Amino acid sequence: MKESGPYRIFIVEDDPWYGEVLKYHLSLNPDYELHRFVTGEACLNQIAENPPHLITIDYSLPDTDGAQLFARIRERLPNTPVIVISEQQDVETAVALLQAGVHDYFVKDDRTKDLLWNAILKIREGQPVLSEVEMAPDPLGSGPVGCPLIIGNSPAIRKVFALIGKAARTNINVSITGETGTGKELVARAIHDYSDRDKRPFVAVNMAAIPRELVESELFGHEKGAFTGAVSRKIGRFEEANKGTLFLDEIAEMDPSLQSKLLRVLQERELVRVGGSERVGLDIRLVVASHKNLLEEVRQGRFREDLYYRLMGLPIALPPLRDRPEDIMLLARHFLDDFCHENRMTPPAFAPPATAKLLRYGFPGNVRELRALVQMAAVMSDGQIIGPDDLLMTSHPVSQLSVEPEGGTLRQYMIQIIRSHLKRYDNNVVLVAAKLDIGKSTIYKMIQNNELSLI
Ligand SMILES: Nc1ncnc2c1ncn2[C@@H]1O[C@H](COP(=O)(O)OP(=O)(O)OP(=O)(O)O)[C@@H](O)[C@H]1O
Repeated sequence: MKESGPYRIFIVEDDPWYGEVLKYHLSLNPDYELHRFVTGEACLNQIAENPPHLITIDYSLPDTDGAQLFARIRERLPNTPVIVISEQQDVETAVALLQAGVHDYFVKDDRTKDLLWNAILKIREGQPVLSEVEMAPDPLGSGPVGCPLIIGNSPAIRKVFALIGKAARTNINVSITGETGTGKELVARAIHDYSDRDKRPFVAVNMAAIPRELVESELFGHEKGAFTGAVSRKIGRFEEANKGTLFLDEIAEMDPSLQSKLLRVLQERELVRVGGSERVGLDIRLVVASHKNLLEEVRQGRFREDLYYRLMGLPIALPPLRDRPEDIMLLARHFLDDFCHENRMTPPAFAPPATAKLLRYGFPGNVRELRALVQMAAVMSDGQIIGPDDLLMTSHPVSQLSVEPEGGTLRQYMIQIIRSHLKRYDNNVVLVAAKLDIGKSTIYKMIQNNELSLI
């Protein structure tokens, strides 16, 4: 739905003279409908009733500051452009605001009203879908009851939303790739919840978490007496998920012999429980996930190619959080509000240096790590403001790894890189070796030679 009425602009400015100057100047465009507010609260009160197309805010207001007001506006209007106008040039604040998603940051001087005029024209040129984005029924914002909300507004996550919608409308298998904590299970659940299988079970299995000797019976079930300890019949996860969705996480960890069995089950759409002979018909949608590149696993001979093509279906790649910085503060505020609500606390605001610290961080644990950091910060803070010291990061900001030549040998650089990865990935040697495309034994040898130690 596209709006054809006036272009509504909210000006939040407590200085009456400057506010009127801006209002008068912008009113020279007859398309604009202007509303001025002297406090952040007054602006917020009007947002729901009369949503604006654009908001300009003065950084210093009697009841709040630009960063806090912007955060509260974003919660209500995730896409509306906001321009901050400040008395002073403060580079750190400006960078933090821009990274948090503010459209522009102007310092008050003689040119401001013209800069603003041009900025609004540019925004309007590139904003044909504003009302469609905000007013179209958002399948992920107001989904089925109990459906987890996927928060994000970056282009990358919007692509993921579109793919979830496409997957949900059909029965296609889906393969999700992404680093740990990027939301692979959340996406799998969303596909299930938006599909017409939503009244049937969603069953999630992590292949890496089941002891090798139990995997087959866990997946396919067993009959009484099938092996020592099989004292009664057990229904496997495939059967549990019948008519619904089965999510197989860490699929790359699946044993080659089990890969063959899985392929057979998928081809024949039926299974036989371990130790049994009865054929059980299957109607499931399979969603698989891996933090490894499955195609690379195929190339290395660790994953069956024919199974790979069966499972691939619709591939969805979830980008790491550091590659979608627009989502960081949206998620941070969401987790903060959730945590504070659960614990009956008033949510503190993020101070600009804390925002900057979050935006500079590499998030090896992605969204899961962000949530833990924010919850810890809520507890650590003074209850009003979350400062940078309340954010206790466990690894370095991405920019701290220096591989600039400073006289070290190639081997020393290599050790530095491996050390930083071990720290980032919690000493998971297998994962680090896979990430850096080197053998595990290279790392183990370095540890043996005391060139490297686990931290
Ligand atoms: N976009 C998002 N919006 C809201 N919450 C999210 C988002 N992405 C991830 N989360 C939350 O982060 C946590 C980790 O997500 P999830 O378990 O889906 O990740 P994963 O990629 O499957 O992780 P792993 O590979 O370690 O199993 C969950 O609590 C999930 O709800």
